Amino acid sequence: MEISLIQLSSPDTESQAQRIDRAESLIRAQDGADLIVLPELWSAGYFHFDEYPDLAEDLHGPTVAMCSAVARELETHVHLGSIVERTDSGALRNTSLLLGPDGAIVHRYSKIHVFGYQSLEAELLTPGDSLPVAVTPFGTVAGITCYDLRFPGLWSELSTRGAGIVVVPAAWPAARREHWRLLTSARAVEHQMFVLACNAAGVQEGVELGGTSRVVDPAGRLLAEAGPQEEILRVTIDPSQVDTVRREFPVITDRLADYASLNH
Ligand SMILES: O=C(O)CCC(=O)C(=O)O
Repeated sequence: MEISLIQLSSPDTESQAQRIDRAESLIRAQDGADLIVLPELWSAGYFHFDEYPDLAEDLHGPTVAMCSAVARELETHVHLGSIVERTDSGALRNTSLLLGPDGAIVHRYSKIHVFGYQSLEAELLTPGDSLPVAVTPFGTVAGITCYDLRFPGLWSELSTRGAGIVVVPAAWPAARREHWRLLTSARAVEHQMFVLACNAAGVQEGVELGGTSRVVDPAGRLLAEAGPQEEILRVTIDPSQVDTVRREFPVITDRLADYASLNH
């Protein structure tokens, strides 16, 4: 299968409407890809905290509507990264969505580990409380978001729930780029999964984003890595490799269900 990661920037001078138009052209240009992935909160801009209340949208808002229409037009899957979602109760969440070729939502996940280090996300957004996986034509897929990369227990649970491809939209700063490289590779090796990690690029509110989007296979091989600027990675992957690698080297089946119950 062909995948495209669109490592987008969200400059302070660009409006949300302008950015949605620009992203639409970039997504359309990926015609022929089976899965197109965008970064975390690209449409609002992750570091534009003051604008979250104004730019929040429901599941019919402008970002979702555009991505859903293009998924339908290209008859492909689009993982739209994430949006600032305004839920029915009025709470704001960092919600990622995978849209299918009919434009409908096939996976919805709200970021569980909202980020509070040099970030107002943890103050402004309500954490999610569910961890779904979705069955797709290319296997069982999950999406988790940015800071979630740091929590191996979350990933163990995803592999227990059958995920073989994990999409990671992010707005990961350049200051911790080496953690990003290390963790995206480590999670792929530990859980024998494809990790499709699509980061933001550029500068927002003075913070330099890391770019360096990465595709790592279930054997831990780096299939592609972007540079620091806006860039599109187009990569071919073979989803059947998940089962092959897990059969050949059965680390997941050797994992104990509960380490906390071991004697001290
Ligand atoms: O964990 C990190 O270093 C970055 C996390 C982050 O930027 C985020 O979750 O948005």
